[in-house]
Parts: sequence; structure tokens; C-alpha cells
Amino acid sequence: MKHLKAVNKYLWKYRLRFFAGILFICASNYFAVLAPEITGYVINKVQEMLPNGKPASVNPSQFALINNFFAWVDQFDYGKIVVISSLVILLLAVIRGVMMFFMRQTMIVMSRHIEYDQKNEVYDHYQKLDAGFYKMHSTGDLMNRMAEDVSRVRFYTGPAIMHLVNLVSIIAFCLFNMFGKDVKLSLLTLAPLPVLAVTIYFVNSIIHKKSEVVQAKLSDITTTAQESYSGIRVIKSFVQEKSMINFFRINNDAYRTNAISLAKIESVFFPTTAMIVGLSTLLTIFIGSMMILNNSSSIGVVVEFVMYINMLIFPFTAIGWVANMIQRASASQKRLNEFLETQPEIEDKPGTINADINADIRFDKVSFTYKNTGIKALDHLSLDIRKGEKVLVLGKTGSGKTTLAQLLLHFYEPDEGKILIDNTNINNIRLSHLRDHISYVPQDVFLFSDTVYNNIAFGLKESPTVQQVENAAKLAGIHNEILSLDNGYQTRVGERGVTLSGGQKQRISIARALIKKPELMIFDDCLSAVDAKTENIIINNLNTVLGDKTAIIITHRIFTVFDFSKIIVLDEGRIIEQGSHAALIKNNGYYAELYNKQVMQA
Ligand SMILES: Nc1ncnc2c1ncn2[C@@H]1O[C@H](COP(=O)(O)OP(=O)(O)OP(=O)(O)O)[C@@H](O)[C@H]1O
Repeated sequence: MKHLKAVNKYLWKYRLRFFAGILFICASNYFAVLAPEITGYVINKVQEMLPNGKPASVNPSQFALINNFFAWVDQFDYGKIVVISSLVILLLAVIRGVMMFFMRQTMIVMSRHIEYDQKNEVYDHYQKLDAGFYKMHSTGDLMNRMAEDVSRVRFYTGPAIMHLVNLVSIIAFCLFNMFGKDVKLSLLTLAPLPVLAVTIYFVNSIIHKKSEVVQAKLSDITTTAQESYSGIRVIKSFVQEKSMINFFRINNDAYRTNAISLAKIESVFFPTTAMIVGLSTLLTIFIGSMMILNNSSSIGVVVEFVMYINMLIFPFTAIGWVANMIQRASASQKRLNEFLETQPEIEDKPGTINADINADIRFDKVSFTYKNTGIKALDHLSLDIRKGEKVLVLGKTGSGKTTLAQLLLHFYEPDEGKILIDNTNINNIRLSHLRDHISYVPQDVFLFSDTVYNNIAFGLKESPTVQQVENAAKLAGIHNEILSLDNGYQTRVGERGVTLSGGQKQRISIARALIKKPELMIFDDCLSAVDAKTENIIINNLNTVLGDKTAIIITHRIFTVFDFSKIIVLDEGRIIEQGSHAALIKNNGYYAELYNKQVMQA
């Protein structure tokens, strides 16, 4: 329960709806408990009219309103009493209906507002968390917390609170009336209800546990099916269709077994509840009849009690259900709190500034180890890049090239050493300011399920002109291919849109970086899926576009068409070669070896 304290701030934010909701619930139950009293009164009147009938001695109602009504209606004859009472019962039902409408309008609408706020809160927090966090948590886990956990918490702020207040108030009103009328009859007829509540609570827990297992199994088969669709080419080329079908069947079998077991429990549970309800009514009639025969109660009061007992059954059965809902919401809120309380390791510290970024870069003995794997990706690396320089970063796979780029973007923080831009430590530069001045084309290109146009324009503060978007696409060597798509720049890509080739995606993401025109551009092996001819065109274009901008180009291949100011070769997080093309060829090391291989292949 303590975890749910986190939603109190929202209950307070929507306090008007919350308190109005409580008021409507109490009002609806107040009007609900008046009807049995009037029914009992009318029945006693009927009995009084029978031959040898005498007035029943009944304790007055607990409510002044109803006592005043009886005093007033008593002046009329029997026929009028029945008609007026019936109309009043009808009126009470209408008022109750209206109150219930407002109760849902306040409480359930409040829970939807809270759900909306909470989704925003979680999403905002996700945006603040750093790359390290995302490496540690799967997308499925993040999505679940955002969708399922938030909706379970909504069950607490909406239906659970509403039913809780409802059952507390209806139980209070009924007991107040019942004990006021007849203490002995109340004690005897109410005795089975707590047993009913406890039993239902336990059976409900079993049902919930079983439905969770069913949900988990369902999610297993969905994942298996989803992976089979996305990986269908791999499955077919490895001739694994049969084993995939078997794997799916195993998951589906597990789902069926659990779903059937749940259905069995439910099919016993609901009839049993109905039977207990019937037995309670029967018990009330039986005990009531005995008391009428002993002249210690009246028919009207017994009928009134039968109605109260029927009113109480649902709240008593709901105790277990509501308790389960609260428990589940609490578990979900606990999971949400875990994330919401996670502070990003990389965030703006006090005193960070919007420093000038002209892109003189210095790596000063920088070392970095990935915490999750313990791999040392950079080892006392020192590097100077002057404004306007174009630097080629080469190295075997895993040598630390991407890490170098991501440290510069401040995705991670060095364990040792410092990174300076124009003599300011990047730890002192506001994150958004730093990243605004850098265009980064990552190795694993990502396009949003949106139009090609919007994908290129993504991240710009102001909407670009069509001309600007097309220019960027031309420089990235993709303009003509975009025009040949059915809807040109308005073609949707990704999910349910056109599927682009790896090379096309890479070039769209280059266009996205070029349109931003920042001080520093980092291209991380982003031409790997492009053929040599297109690669040459793009590199040539870059030569013109980059102008006096600083650029870091990470690659596995050597580009001879481009005149790099500096080439650095990384190995195991250290610079092993550094210099101009000519100097490195002369050096006869890794670079010369790679160059010779490339020349031979050409
Ligand atoms: N997120 C990560 N968590 C843990 N270890 C990582 C992570 N990213 C990279 N590494 C490890 O750090 C080392 C350097 O990786 P990095 O991606 O910087 O190399 P790279 O030179 O860019 O490789 P490639 O050319 O294959 O892209 C590698 O050994 C890699 O396994």
C-alpha cells in the first residue's frame, strides 16, 4: 500500500472531483437505503388492513426525512398511501441513478485524468534517463510499465476507490438502519456475510494469480509469433519452420492448459456466489418468519431486511475484489516508482552553461569502462581536433570508435580524464545545448514511422522549407530515390509504410544530420550499406557541405576522395596511429595494410 502514496499528489490535484465523487456515492447510498423502509412500511400497512390486523410495533427510522414522510403519509387512506409510497420509491430510484451517474463522472473521469498525467510523467522521465539505463532495461519492460502498470494503477484511482467508498458507505447505512430497527434480527442475518467476504477474497486471489499466468503465457505466444514474422527470412533460410511450429505449439499448449484451469475455477466460483446469496436471503426469511410467529418482529421489517441483505451482498463480495485490485495497483506502482526514482547519471549539474561551441575538441587522457560488461572501451586516449578539421577514425571492430563519439555527445561520462570543447569541460555544458550543436549519424540508423519528409526534418526547432529538405536529401545522394517512391517525400516509412533498403535509410539519416547545420558532425560508420559509387558521391558532397565545420567520420574503409586533416587509428581504446594519409602510408602500419587491401580489391 505504501507504494500508492505516490499517487496521492494526483488525488490532491483532482481533489474537487475526488470529494464530489465521495459525496455522490454517499448520497446515492443514502437514497438507496430509504426504499426498503418505505416498502416495509407499506407491507405493514397491508397487514394492518387484513381482518384481525393490528398496527405493527416498529422502531422509528434512523432518518428524520423518512419519519417525517411517514407522519405525513399516514393521514391518507390505504390506497393513497400505496400510490404515494410507490411514487416516492420510484423517485428515490431516479435520484439514486442520477447520483450514480455523477459518481462515475467524477471518480472514473478523475482516474482517466490521473492515468493521462501518469503516462506523461513516466514518458517524460524516460526521456530524461541516459543511455546506460536503456542498456539495462528491455524495450518490453519499459513498454509494460508505461501501458500495463499505469492502467493497473488507474484501477486503484478509479474503480477501486469508488467501490471502496461505495461499499463502506452502503454497509454503514444498511447496518445503521438494520441495528436501529432490530438488533437481534440484524446479528442473526448478518452472521454469514463475513464468511462470504473472506471466502470470496481467497478465491479471488486464486483467480487473479491464474489470470496472471494466463496473461504471461499469452504474452509468450505473442512474442513467439511476432519474432517468427519479423525473422521469417532467417527461419526459412535455415529451414527451421517445423521447429518454430513446435515451439509455438508448446507455448500455445501451456496457454490452453492454464486458460482451461482458470475457466474451471470461474465456473465454480460464480454459481457458488449466487448460491450463497440465495442462502443468505433464505436465512433471513427463515429467521424473520420465526420472529414474526413469536410476535417479536413484523412482516414489513423482515421484507426490509431481505432487501438490505440483498443490497449488502455485492459490497461484501466486492471486498475481496477491491482488495485484490489495490494489491495489484500497489505492485504496479512499486514498479513505476523504481523507474521514477531512478536518477539519470548524465544530467545537467548546477552551474552548467550554454558555452560557445566552435568545435575545438580535446580528449585529455580519457578512459571509459562500460559498467554492465566491465569492458574498457577507451584507455587514456588523448586527441586534439581543431575547429574545421575533418578527422577520419579507423580501427578494428570493438576498438572504441563509437564510444569515442558517444562520450563526445555526453551519453556517458569518462571514468578518468576530461573532454573539452573550446576549453570548457563538456560536463559544464548544458546537455541540450551541447547536443544541439552536434549532428550525430549513428551506426544503427533509426527512422520513425512517419513520412520521409518528417524524418529528414526531425529535430529542427523551426519547420524547414521544402527546398532545405530537398537540398539535404540531394547532398545525401537520396533525392532521386525519394522522388521515385509512390508519394515522394510524403511516403510513410517503417511500420505499415514503405520498407526502405539499409543504404536508403542510412542516407535519409545523413540528410537529417546535414539539414541541422551544426558546428560539429559525427558520422558513425553510416555508409556501410551504400555501394562504392554512391559512397564516393556522398563523400564528395560532404567535402563541399562541411566547409569550415568540424567533422568526425568513423569508418572501416579508407576514403581517398576526401582530404582529411587527420586520420587516427584506434586499437583497444588507444590511438595506435595518427597523422595524414601520406604519413600513415609511410608508417606502414594498420592504415597502410588496410589501404593496400582496398587498392587490391578495387
Ligand atoms: N553499451 C555497451 N555496453 C557494454 N559494452 C559495450 C557497449 N558498447 C560497446 N561495448 C564494448 O566496448 C568496446 C568498444 O565498442 P565500440 O562500439 O566503441 O567499438 P567500435 O570500434 O565502434 O566497434 P564497431 O566498429 O564494431 O562499431 C567493445 O568491446 C564493445 O563490446
